[in-house]
Amino acid sequence: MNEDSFFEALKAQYANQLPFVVYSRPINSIIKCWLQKDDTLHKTETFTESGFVFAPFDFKNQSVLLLETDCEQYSIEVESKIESQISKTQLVINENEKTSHISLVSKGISTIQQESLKKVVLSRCETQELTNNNPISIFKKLYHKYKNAMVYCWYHPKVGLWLGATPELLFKVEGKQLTTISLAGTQPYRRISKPVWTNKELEEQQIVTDYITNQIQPYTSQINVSNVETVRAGNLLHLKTRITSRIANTSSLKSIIDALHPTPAVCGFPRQEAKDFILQHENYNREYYTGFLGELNLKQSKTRNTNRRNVENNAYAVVKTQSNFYVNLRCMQIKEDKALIYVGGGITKDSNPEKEWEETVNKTKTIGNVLT
Ligand SMILES: C=C(O[C@@H]1C=C(C(=O)O)C=C[C@H]1O)C(=O)O
Repeated sequence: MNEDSFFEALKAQYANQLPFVVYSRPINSIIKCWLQKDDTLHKTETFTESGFVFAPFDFKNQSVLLLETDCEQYSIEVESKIESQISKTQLVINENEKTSHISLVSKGISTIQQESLKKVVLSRCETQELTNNNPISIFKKLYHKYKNAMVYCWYHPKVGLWLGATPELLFKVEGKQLTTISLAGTQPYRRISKPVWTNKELEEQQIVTDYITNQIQPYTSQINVSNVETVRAGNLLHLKTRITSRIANTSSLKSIIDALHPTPAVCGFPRQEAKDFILQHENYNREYYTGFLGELNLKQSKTRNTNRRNVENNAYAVVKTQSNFYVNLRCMQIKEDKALIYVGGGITKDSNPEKEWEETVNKTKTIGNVLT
């Protein structure tokens, strides 16, 4: 299938109001799509099926599944995934939204100072009028802009239309190998200067790393934690650590999901207290923002010997089950002619409400940049 017919098929799918997902994983020139044949809404609770999953922040809402057996899948290789220049969009600041976010963050800080809550991730949802509400063309713009992200557009007529460019892996499983990352701390990307991180940001990211390591301990062995590095996500920089381990034979995928979702990077710590605070005070429904999405239990066959002439060895292909889940960040939902953009940031005892507001404004630009 060539690029034109790939996007034509997607366009027809959307026009026929049938479910689909189109996505490209980070640093990957392959764009894949799954087109469901009818508009049945499949859900999963066990995560034992094979398909593409779209899961909410709060499991009280449904995790939607595009079943592998119900979908046609296509992929194209796009020659170059060159990160195009980040344009400087001037966002119009809504003063009411600013006041209410600052007040929410201040409430978070005072709760952290008084109680056992150590970190809470507080967010808001910003509405922007759209001049172009064609999801396929917005997807293409996101794809060309964000090389290091999982860029996607997901649609189900009974759920909604979501797009995003997320820098954050929740985890991936390949056979028994588990890889996850701890991503936190944010500052604007500046081309000329070397980033300097404050103790507040380093501590905030360390909370996430320690928490993840602790959570996976009962289900895995041989846990390995990398050094902290700075990574770029569009116009922003974050601190990142990579954590790998081996999943025990007795552990299910669902037990790993329950251990890791939602991480302190998008919820807070301790988890239940942070989640209760969010559900009580954020004043809107996150739905699928800070949920996760990705390939679930797909069989991948890998040959042990890549030398094509060695036909005998190629017969020993290893089939591994793979899942790749990304946290649904830097995302938006499209409703008619409006984009609902979701943005948040981690609050600790040393947070400054005004700065936290600015951080959400910077994060809005990831999506906002492709809408103008
Ligand atoms: C919550 C968001 O991002 C998360 C929060 C971060 C932070 O607090 O610095 C950084 C990366 C993400 O883990 C978001 O983008 O909406």
